[in-house]
Amino acid sequence: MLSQLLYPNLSFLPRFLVDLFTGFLIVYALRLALIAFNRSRLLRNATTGPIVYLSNLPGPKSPSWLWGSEWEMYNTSPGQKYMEWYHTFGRIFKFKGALGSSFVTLADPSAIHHILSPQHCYEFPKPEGERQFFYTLLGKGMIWAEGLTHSRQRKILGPAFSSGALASLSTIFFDSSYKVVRAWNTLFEQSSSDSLTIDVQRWANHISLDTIGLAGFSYDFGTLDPNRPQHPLARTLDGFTDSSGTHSFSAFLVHSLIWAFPAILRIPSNRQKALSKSRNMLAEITNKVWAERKALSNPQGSGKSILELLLKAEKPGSASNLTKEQIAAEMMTLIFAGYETTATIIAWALYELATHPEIQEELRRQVTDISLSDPSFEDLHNGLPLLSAVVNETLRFHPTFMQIHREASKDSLLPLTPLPQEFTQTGITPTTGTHLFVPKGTILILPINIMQSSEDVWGPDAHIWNPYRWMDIGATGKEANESKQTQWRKDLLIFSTGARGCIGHNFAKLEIKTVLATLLRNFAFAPADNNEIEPLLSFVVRPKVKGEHRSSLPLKITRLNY
Ligand code: HEM
Repeated sequence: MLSQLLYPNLSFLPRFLVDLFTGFLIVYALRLALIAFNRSRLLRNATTGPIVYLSNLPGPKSPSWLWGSEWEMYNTSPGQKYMEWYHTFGRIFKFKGALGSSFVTLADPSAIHHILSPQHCYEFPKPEGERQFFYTLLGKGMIWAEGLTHSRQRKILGPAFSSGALASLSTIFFDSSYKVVRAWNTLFEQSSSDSLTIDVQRWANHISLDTIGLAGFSYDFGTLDPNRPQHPLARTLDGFTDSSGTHSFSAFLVHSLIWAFPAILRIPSNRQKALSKSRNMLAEITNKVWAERKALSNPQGSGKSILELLLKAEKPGSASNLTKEQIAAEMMTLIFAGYETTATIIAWALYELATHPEIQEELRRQVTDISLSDPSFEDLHNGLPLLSAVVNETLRFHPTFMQIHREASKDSLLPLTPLPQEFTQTGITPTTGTHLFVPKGTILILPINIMQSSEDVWGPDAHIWNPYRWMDIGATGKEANESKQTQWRKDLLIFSTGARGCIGHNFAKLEIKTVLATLLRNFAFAPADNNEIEPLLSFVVRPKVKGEHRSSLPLKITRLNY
C-alpha cells in the first residue's frame, strides 16, 4: 500500500522487491530521525552560548582531489603546515586528506582537555586506521585497546610505573649509560685524536632498546655491547620507522590512505612487509623471554616489575587473567612505545646542549657538583632543576609526535577556551562560539607542535630552545626552583594526558635524565663540522643531516679528564 503511494509507476517490478526497498527506506528514515532527535537534544541541553559548526570552520583549499593536503604535508618539514594554517586560520581549522577524508585540528586547551579527560576519553577513541596499524604491528595491547579492555590492561601494568618501581630501575638506567661511556672510551683509546665524531642517534637507540629490554623483561638485547653484532630487532625497527629510506613512497601511501581505507595495511607492499617483519621478530623475542621467565618458577624481585605483573596476570583465577596472546601484545607494545620515543629525545637533548655550550657547561657543573659519585634517584627525580628544565624544554621544542588522533564516536559538543583579548591581536582569527559541534565520525587532530610552540602560550621566544623558561631565574638565580608562573605549562601534550596518557612518561624522563647526567660527567659535545641538522618525520621526529635520507646525529665528542 505504502509502496504504491510512494512509487505508483513501479508496478512492473516484483512485489517482494518493492517491499524490500520500502523496508530499507523506512529503516533509513527512522535512523535519520533518531540522529536528528539526539542531535537536537544535545544542542538544546547545552548550557552554552553560540555553537560553532564544522561548516563554519576555516581551512586551506585542498590542492588535490586525490591526496588532499597529504602530499604537501609529507613534503614539508614535520608540523610546518599545521603551524602555517594555525597562523592563517586560527586555533580551529579543517583540512582535507586523501580520498576525500577530512580532519578537524583543535589547538584549543578546553577542547583538548575535554577529549582526553577520564570522563570522556573513551567517547573519543583512536580512529580505526590508527588502531588497525597498532593491531597489525603489536596485537591487542594497551595502545590498541579501548573502553573497559583498555582500563583493565592499564590497571594491571600501572604499578610497574609507580615511583617506587622506578627507583628500583635506576641502576639499570645507569648501567646502560655506563656501557656507552665504556664503549666511547674504547673508541678514544683506539684513536689518536682528542675528539671523535660519533652518531649519537644510533647510540641513543641502543641505550633505549637495551634499557627497555632489561628494565621491562630482564632481557638483554646487547646492542650496547660493541662485540655483539647488531640485534636484528634494532635493525628491523630502525628500517621500519626510518621511513625516508627505501620505503618512502609506500610509507606515504599508508600514512595518507589509512584514514579513509584502513585495509591498506593488508595489501602487500614494502611497508606492509616491514610491518610484518617487525611484528614477527617482536613476537619471537617476547615468546622467548616469556618461556625463559616462566621456567624460573619463582623470579626474584619487587613484585612490581612489568614482567612479574604480567606473570601474575596470566595465573588462572587471577582478577586480571590475561591470555598468552594478550601478554605478548603488551610486551611488544611496551618495547615499541618506549624504544624510539625515548631515544630521539636523548639525541635531541644532546644536540641542543652541543649547540648551546654555555648551558651544557652549567648543567655539567650542576650534575658534577652534586657529589663525587652519580646523582641519586631522588636527585634525578626531584632535584637538579636545570637537568629537569633541559629535559622539559627538549620535550617541548622537539615533540616526538606532531599530533594525537581521535575520532568522535558520537555527536559531541566540545567546550572552547574563550580567547583573551591579547590573543586576538596576534593575527589569529578567533573562532567565535563557546562550543564546537562535532558529528559522529569526525576525525580530530590534537596538534602537539602548535600547543607546544605557540607564541600565545609560550611567549615571543617560543621558537627558541630556552630551558630557563622552566625555572625562576629572578632574584634567586638560575639554580632556583621551578617558577610558580610556569606550573600550568607543564601540561605538555607530548605525553598526552589522562587515562590514555603515556604510561611510561616518568620512566622515559628518568632514563633521559640519567643518560644525560652520566654522559655530561664524562664527555663534552659540540656540533660536527659542516653538518646542518634538520627534523625527519618517520614514526617519530628524528634528527638527520640536511641533504641525507636517513636519520643520524653526528656530534663532535671530547673526553673530559676529571
Ligand atoms: C619521550 C618518550 C615518550 C613519549 C614522547 C611518549 C609519548 C606517548 C604518547 C603521546 C602517548 C599517547 C598516544 C595516544 O593516545 O594517541 C603514549 C602512549 C603510550 N606510551 Fe609513551 N611515550 C614515551 C615513552 C614511553 C615509554 C618509555 C614507554 C614504556 C616503557 C611508553 C609506553 C606507552 C604506552 C604503553 C602507551 C599507551 C598508553 C595507553 O593507551 O593507555 N611510552 N606515549
